[in-house]
Amino acid sequence: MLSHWRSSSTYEVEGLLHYKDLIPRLEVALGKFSKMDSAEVIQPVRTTVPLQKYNGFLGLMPAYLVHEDILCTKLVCFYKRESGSTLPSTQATVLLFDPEYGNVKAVMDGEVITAKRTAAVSAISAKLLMPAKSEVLTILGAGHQALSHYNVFTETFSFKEVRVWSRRKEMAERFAQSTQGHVTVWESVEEAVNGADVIVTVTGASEPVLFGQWVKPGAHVAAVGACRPDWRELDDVLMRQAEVYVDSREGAIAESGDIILSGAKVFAELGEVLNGTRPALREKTTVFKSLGMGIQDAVSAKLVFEQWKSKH
Ligand SMILES: NC(=O)C1=CN([C@@H]2O[C@H](COP(=O)(O)OP(=O)(O)OC[C@H]3O[C@@H](n4cnc5c(N)ncnc54)[C@H](O)[C@@H]3O)[C@@H](O)[C@H]2O)C=CC1
Ligand SMILES: O=C(O)C1=NCCCC1
Repeated sequence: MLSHWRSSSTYEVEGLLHYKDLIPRLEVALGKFSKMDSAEVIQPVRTTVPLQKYNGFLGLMPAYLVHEDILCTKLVCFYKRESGSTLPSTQATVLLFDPEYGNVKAVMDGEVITAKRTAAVSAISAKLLMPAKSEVLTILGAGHQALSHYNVFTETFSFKEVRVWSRRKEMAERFAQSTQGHVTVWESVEEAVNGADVIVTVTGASEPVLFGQWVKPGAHVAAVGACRPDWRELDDVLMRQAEVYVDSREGAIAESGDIILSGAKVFAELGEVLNGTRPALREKTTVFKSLGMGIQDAVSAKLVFEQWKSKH
């Protein structure tokens, strides 16, 4: 279907996947997942193949949504890059199958899907959990996820102020210049998150960058990085003082260093909140720990395929 020439396919997927279509489908899929009914959704925890030599891993992320008949897998390589490296940290390909015959219907670039579906799920977490009157958004990190999060958060909500911090100030400045709206650049995480209502952590860190003592009580943190059992973005204080929400309990307990190493308890999956079986504790400090799920790629791939077919 899509060209294997990466830059061309990235561009093509970008034009076919829109947050307004994606968010409602992700909400339905997350709700179904949390019913834990294998007649509805089958999604094993991601298989990871460590690439220690290169400071990364290969992740295999299959999923089957039974009623929608979407069979999909993503293959993703993620690397921790040195500061100043120009190599990509994430490369991904998504395969969409015909579930009846087993043939591959589409091979798609997975970078845009990964960026957009991850940001869309963080926006769902914020919709459910951020303080009712949220004015200040802080983004920690200035890479691909930072940009997709900026785009969906400013498209979905009306923040009065958007701040960015990155470990290299020039990257934060470049990020601020690349956005449509006004973004202020901050020198330290402590200053950047001071008074923030919503904090998005999208760094490649493996040690904590965000500390609980800096976070305003009642704030919502969407924590997207640190996807290995020994990697951290948030410190123990924040993990223990916050109510912790996840995309998948099973995934979080297997993969999240922030949860495993802090000993924090998971309060709920987002899907449980969407289903009304667990409450959204909006008035408390909340952390949404995102690991990423195959079902999120599957609904995104289906949307891309539908859009592509409608044009060909
Ligand atoms: N939860 C999920 O579903 C997904 C999570 N991710 C995670 O999101 C994070 C960001 O991904 P991308 O934006 O694609 O990466 P990127 O490489 O485009 O950007 C990473 C950003 O983090 C900063 N950074 C790297 N190492 C750091 C450190 N030690 N301390 C502070 N900042 C550091 C970089 O300077 C850059 O601003 C990664 O940790 C990745 O594993 C990525 C895809 C999906
Ligand atoms: O869900 C994903 O896709 C990823 N999660 C963690 C980092 C690599 C990609």
